[in-house]
Amino acid sequence: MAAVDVNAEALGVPRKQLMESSGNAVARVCRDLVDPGATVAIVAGRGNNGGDALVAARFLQVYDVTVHLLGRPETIATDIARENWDALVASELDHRTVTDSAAFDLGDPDLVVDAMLGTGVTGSLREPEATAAKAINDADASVLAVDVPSGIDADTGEAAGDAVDADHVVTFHDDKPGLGDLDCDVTVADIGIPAAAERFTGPGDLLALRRDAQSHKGDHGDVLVVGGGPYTGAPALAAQAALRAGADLARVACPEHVAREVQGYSENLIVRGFAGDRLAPEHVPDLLGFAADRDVVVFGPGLGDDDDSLDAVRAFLDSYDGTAVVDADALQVVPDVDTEATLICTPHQGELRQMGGETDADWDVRRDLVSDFAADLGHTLLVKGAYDVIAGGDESRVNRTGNPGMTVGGTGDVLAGATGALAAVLPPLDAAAVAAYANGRAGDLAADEFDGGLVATDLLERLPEALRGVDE
Ligand SMILES: NC(=O)C1=CN([C@@H]2O[C@H](COP(=O)(O)OP(=O)(O)OC[C@H]3O[C@@H](n4cnc5c(N)ncnc54)[C@H](O)[C@@H]3O)[C@@H](O)[C@H]2O)[C@H](O)CC1
Ligand SMILES: [K+]
Repeated sequence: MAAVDVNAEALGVPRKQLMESSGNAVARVCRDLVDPGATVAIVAGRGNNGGDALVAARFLQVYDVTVHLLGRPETIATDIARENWDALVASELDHRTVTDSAAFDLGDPDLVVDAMLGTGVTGSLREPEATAAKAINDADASVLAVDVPSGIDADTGEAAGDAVDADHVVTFHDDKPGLGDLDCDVTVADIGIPAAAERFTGPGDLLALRRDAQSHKGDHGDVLVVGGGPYTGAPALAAQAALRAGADLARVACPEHVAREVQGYSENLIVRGFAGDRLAPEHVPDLLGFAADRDVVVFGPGLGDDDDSLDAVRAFLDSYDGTAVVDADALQVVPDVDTEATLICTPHQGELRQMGGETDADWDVRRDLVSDFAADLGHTLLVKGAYDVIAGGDESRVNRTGNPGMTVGGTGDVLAGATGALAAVLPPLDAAAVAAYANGRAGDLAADEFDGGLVATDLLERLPEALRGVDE
């Protein structure tokens, strides 16, 4: 929900506007429950759940409404809730503040609107919420809860202690999984969040990446890139992208002549050369051993399509059961390989067709086609294009970042490496979606400076900024 909120804001629908819709939705349900002239007590907490009800008060002026704010107005937690409180005070709607639980007086209302706590609840109710919840439950009134009954965890439907016992709940945007287990009517209200906030990747998707301050080296991924042969720059680009996307360690396994070059690109890379001028089946046992201690393997950058190399990829995937990103020429082995591995495949549309998948100029049609093909393969697909389509499991996303300057060589290697790093810390579909978003955003930042003259290494430098999240 937090990610969707941030994406909606980026689309130009700020949270205050959603709060206005939420408050309006609360008022609509009230009108179904009690007739004009009835007495309504609104019990508002200091977060946005309370803010929704402060808005509702403005839509409920046909009733005898009293708003009880739990706490001093200075302690209201968000700007948008405070602005709605200030509007209510300025408009001289009946309001009081509860600073001493013992003095809380709910009165004798026909309807109570419980807006103490919503999705922001942690632990059991503290004061004055605990006393207010008791008063609400003891009152001879119907109780309408805003979003979730206060004290209930929206994900589990369970409470850490006492909670409000609601008769009705009006919840926003989507049903909350725990509500079905409660004995009350649930109304799901559309609050005008654009479908695009969920369909398209956006800055909200980056919230998944917040790091734990207690983390250690290795917690954010040890990524192995297997590639190189006919092309020497590609594996170095992918490995550096993995580091820029947050991996703690990036290793490259490649033919000896490539190894010397890769080391020259960056002293941050750990390079392992193998005999010969390309990957071949005899390298596979050693490679499997090396891959076993890594979090993710990225297969393909610069590998070429020599039969020996493709046989080696096939043999590797036959025995590997970890997570792998498969890119470039290595993609063609995926449809006929029987593997226990979790694969994220990153074809462009030509490579998708070679794999046996279908595509379409309309991205929405393409989304269905790619979803079906991902289901057939049993893997996650990130199909690159002006709109990237990401599909796997029963989910799909579309990414709109990026620009025509990114058709330059090497940007796909950067994307594959970044996907590898993110797959070490996120589920496959999320890793692919965030990587596509950040890679395109890095390209957009580079295009601001270099227009059509941007090169793949420009993306590397801008990946950290492209992955930096916004405040919730
Ligand atoms: N897109 C949407 O769904 C929208 C939802 N909206 C509403 O916003 C709330 C969530 O708001 P948030 O500010 O994040 O949290 P809460 O209001 O639920 O609570 C935060 C507040 O409560 C304090 N607190 C936490 N736990 C306890 C406790 N056990 N006892 C006492 N106090 C507690 C905490 O310190 C904070 O001060 C969502 O449910 C919707 O109703 C918006 O309208 C925007 C759109
Ligand atoms: K509530």
